[in-house]
Amino acid sequence: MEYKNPLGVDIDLETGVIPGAKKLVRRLSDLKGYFVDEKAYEELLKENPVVYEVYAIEQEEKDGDLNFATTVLYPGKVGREFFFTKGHYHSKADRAEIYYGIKGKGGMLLQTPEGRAEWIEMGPGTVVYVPPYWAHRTVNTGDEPFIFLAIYPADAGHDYGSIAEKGFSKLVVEENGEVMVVDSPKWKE
Ligand SMILES: O=C(CO)[C@@H](O)[C@H](O)[C@H](O)COP(=O)(O)O
Ligand SMILES: [Fe+2]
Repeated sequence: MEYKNPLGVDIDLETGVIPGAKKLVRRLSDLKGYFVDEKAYEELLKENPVVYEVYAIEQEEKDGDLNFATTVLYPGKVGREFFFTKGHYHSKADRAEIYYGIKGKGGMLLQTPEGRAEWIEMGPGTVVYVPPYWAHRTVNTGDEPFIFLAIYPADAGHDYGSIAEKGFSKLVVEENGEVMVVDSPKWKE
């Protein structure tokens, strides 16, 4: 039997960086078609800000193993919509996931394939259980980076297709200085 080596790493709790992790950067241009206000999107695209970064330690896609990753989701808005991650189902749709809030303020939008949505607020110390079959997207509703850890099966994979096409049934927006979860005009069954 070949055994893998155990590993311990210290997440920088201020920046979210995991030493030795693979870094992925998502800019606004990677999120074309995701925000409802297309005019506001085109305007902000001139700056093309970084929306989020992911630091991942991933294993081979094998049943039984685990990956983990931090996400640093920057504050900002496109029109009234707060910055968010793309959001996805897992390619193996029955794979669950755990998120743990590290820094900043935000939340998770979850959705079943039928469009039943849930919003869970997150801050430092919040644990969110993402059950099998639920799409999930995080949203930064604060004014500093929202940083969290995700732990997920190594064979879960990411299925971005249906969210890229239809989005979530709810949007997280600012209305009169308040965070509101409202129906998405783009959602169709
Ligand atoms: O849920 C997971 C892994 O299953 C997170 O590590 C996200 O991958 C990350 O927060 C970026 O979000 P997406 O761009 O992948 O939706
Ligand atoms: Fe996930």
